[in-house]
Amino acid sequence: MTRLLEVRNVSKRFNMGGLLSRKSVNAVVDAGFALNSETPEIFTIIGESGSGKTTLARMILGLERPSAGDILFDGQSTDTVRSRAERLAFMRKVQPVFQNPFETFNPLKKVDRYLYTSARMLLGAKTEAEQEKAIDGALQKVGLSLKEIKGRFAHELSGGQLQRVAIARALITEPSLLIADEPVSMVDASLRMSIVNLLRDLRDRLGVCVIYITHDLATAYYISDRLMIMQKGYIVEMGPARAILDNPEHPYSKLLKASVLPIDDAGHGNLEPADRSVANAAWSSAGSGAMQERADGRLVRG
Ligand SMILES: Nc1ncnc2c1ncn2[C@@H]1O[C@H](COP(=O)(O)OP(=O)(O)OP(=O)(O)O)[C@@H](O)[C@H]1O
Repeated sequence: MTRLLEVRNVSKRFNMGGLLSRKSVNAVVDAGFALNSETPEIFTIIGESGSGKTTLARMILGLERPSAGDILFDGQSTDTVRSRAERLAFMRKVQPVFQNPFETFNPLKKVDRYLYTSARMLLGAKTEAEQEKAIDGALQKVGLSLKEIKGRFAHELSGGQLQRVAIARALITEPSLLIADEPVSMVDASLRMSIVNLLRDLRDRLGVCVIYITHDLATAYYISDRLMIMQKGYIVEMGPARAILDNPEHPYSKLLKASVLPIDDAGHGNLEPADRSVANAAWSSAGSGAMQERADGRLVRG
């Protein structure tokens, strides 16, 4: 099996403050998982605010360096991606989709400019015709066309359309891995499922692997193949998504599930946690024991 991504014992510690008031935060502690090229999947990272999801994503994207451990993409350590050419080659294969499409796009800039820039800089498309072909192809994959969005500003598009444009921008280089950090949290509830379904479509039609980062168990249940639950920087449970969400084992996973609406609500637009206080109570029970393997393939922290 060929590894697309391998995260090996990765930790990130942020040091803050001056010499006299030095503080540090262990944002990610000894994280490990792998994605294979042959089986494109939606690998979901879930956890409460501050559990380390974004820091882990930023390390995979090469935006943050691990304090320990190694991240390999296509067998090559991302730490060795140094020159501009190497960085561009890496960015062609690994693309981010961020949370807030209204922040991704400058309100004073036409949204198509972002697409032209990606086609020119990342894909290396030289002529306008080449760029437009790549852009229109990417927009078609998300159910839009260049004709529809050309010359328009962010405020002239809905949140859902704008997030589709953001995903199209990420698709221009035909990446093998998309890292979508809370891609639906700023989108209207009524449009969320269409974005979530789009991610699933990209996996099925284009064979793109997706790392889907969310707080939301309902959409996670709906689209994930595998799931990783993080608490205070630690992975506490990881494995087949439905098995974990149907029958969580780690105390934090159980409490997280208990704090949200029934899983039957997935796909009905009502995705807000019912009671965050239950999950918040589990913050105090972060475990640092070893991961133990279960018969169904899941790993649970002891
Ligand atoms: N640049 C930074 N400097 C200092 N601390 C940071 C930095 N980035 C993140 N942290 C801290 O690391 C921890 C993990 O943060 P992170 O943003 O990765 O969590 P998260 O699970 O993505 O949260 P959210 O769901 O709110 O985005 C938090 O305690 C956060 O305050």
